[in-house]
Amino acid sequence: MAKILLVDDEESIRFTLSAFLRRDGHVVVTAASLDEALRALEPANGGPPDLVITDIILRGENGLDFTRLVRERCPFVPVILLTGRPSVESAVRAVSEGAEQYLTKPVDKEQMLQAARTALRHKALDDERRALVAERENLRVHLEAVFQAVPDVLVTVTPDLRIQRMNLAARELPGGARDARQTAGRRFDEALGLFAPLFRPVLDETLGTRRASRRRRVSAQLADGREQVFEIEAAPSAGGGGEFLGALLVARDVTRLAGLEEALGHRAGMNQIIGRSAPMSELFHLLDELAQTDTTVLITGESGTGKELVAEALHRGGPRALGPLVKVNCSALSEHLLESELFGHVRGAFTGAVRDRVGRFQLAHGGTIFLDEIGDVSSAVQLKLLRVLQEREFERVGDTRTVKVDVRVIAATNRPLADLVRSGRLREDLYYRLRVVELRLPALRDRRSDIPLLVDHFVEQFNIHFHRRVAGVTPVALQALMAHSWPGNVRELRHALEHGFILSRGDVIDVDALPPEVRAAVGMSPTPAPVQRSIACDTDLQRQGAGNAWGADRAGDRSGGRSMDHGMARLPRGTGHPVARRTASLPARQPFTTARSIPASIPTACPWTWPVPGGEGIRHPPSRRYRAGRFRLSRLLCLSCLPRPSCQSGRSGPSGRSGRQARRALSTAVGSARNTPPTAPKLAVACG
Ligand SMILES: Nc1ncnc2c1ncn2[C@@H]1O[C@H](COP(=O)(O)OP(=O)(O)OP(=O)(O)O)[C@@H](O)[C@H]1O
Repeated sequence: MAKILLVDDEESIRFTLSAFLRRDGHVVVTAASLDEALRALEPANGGPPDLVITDIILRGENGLDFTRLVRERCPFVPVILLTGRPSVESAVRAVSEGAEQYLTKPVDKEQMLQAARTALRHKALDDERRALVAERENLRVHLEAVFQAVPDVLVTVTPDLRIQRMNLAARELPGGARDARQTAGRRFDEALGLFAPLFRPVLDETLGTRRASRRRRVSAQLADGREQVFEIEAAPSAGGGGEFLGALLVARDVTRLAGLEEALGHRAGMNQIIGRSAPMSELFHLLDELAQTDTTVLITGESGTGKELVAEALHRGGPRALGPLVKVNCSALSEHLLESELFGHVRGAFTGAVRDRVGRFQLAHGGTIFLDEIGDVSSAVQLKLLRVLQEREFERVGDTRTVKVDVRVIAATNRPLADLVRSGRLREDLYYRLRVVELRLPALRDRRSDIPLLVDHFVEQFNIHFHRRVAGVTPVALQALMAHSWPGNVRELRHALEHGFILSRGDVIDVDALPPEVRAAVGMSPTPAPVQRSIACDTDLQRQGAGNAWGADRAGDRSGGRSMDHGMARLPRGTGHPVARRTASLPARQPFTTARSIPASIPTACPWTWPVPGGEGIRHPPSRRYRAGRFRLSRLLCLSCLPRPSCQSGRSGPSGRSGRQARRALSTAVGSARNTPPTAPKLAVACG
């Protein structure tokens, strides 16, 4: 339904035509003169109609003049002109005034309706087009505002690197073009000034590949000496039909973030390396310098001195920190596997190469590769390594195409590489390429003053790991730790403290919880006498259970210790069993068995200690913690001290029915873990 203004000085025509139009569903407003017609256009009278139909000759007035007025006041309203006296002049004027149609009277119904419908359809299409244009313009204005307001540098360029648009942030870059009117059409290099060469690589990548570029971090030194760091990337820009129009560059200022990251990364890397002794201070100083460079570094030192830790610090403390750090243990793989691991291979390169594989060097692109045990590589791999170190390029196994990489190489060894060179097992040229800078890590025995610091560090780590609150080690334990020669260096010290955590239940680790070889350093026997309470318990047990398997075992135990192995399981050493791994540093004949779960009915705390052939006095942990399921494994539990009616020490576990139930339940758990009868085991390691 449309609103139509019909202007004619003849009433009969107004009546007839408005009847046709109303019957066609329209609202018709009529006017007999130009004055009336102009009033009808006013907003107070409902505003402009959708269509005006007017006679040309209106008693001294002219419908053509009215047409002009309509076009001026409401330019989107179509006008149909009617005339009883058609002439070429009036028709020409009708067209020039912008009339939609020119009809000669008499006008029949169909002719009138057809003309009105056509004019209204054109108007509807025109309205729609204008709405779309307005919407697009709104969007453009909105986007322009966003484009200008974004704090990131935004620049769009044509495929031949001419500026299309630059936002405010881009125009504010030092040395760049500031005036928006001067930037369009200018060459990118001129418009971006100092920053052009910095930003170009991502644009070149996108313009070359027509794909989004990789995100990169670049930095520029400003005239005032400050460094400005950007994260840059580019994406292709396309027209409405998908045609390639050029690229959009986005450069985000991350100077502050980079500063924070650097400080954090540096701290994270360095903070993990503990030491205050002179050789360590010197090392930290060198690390500071080397982290900022791309120099190949060879880290040497005995096993366990922290070579891997130092490699991590070099990576984290430098500009490659955001890139990958890829570690390869070169001694862990055979020659062929190592070659394919390092450089990758293509499908069919050798039997079993069923698909292409990317090597570690490629994975480390943009970051660092750490080649541990570098002294153990074959001559074929040495040759390839030499080329990567010299040219930063290689071919995958079975491929002829050259792969280029941007990788920092850090290598480590605990073998004397110079000897390997002399004996011909290591290429001399490779040796010198690897040893651009050598970092020699001191053995722990050469920096004993760091031991207390390291002890505190590991105690802190294990407190978190084991959910404990151990305050430290006793003076005697520290004395032993300081006196030991540490052939396994810091790794061995770490293991010794883990051993101490496992074997002690109190708030401090005493010397008797340390491994035998450490205890021996202070003249303590590696297999000390059982502690007093254990003997009491032992006697008690013997008295109680002469006739059962427990009593029999204990009797044998007192006579020499070895017989205590009877009825006890051994840890599956060297296997992948978690208990074996975690207690690997315990004496070889330490009797343990494993229980997958500890029944809820075992006593909440057991004060007993128990002698074992290794000489450890093993104290029970509060079993509440088992129930909470927080212990992962390696809690030692003495089955002998499970609930029983009484004990000579006067500290007995729960007795009666609940005690018997608890004992049976735990024995069953242990027994089923060992696949032996439930009465057999004496000690259990609980794996939660
Ligand atoms: N200075 C140190 N501060 C703290 N922890 C250290 C330090 N040095 C070594 N460690 C710890 O000792 C253990 C062994 O370190 P790492 O693996 O880095 O030694 P490595 O010299 O690479 O040994 P290997 O030659 O056997 O590969 C790790 O748990 C490491 O965290």
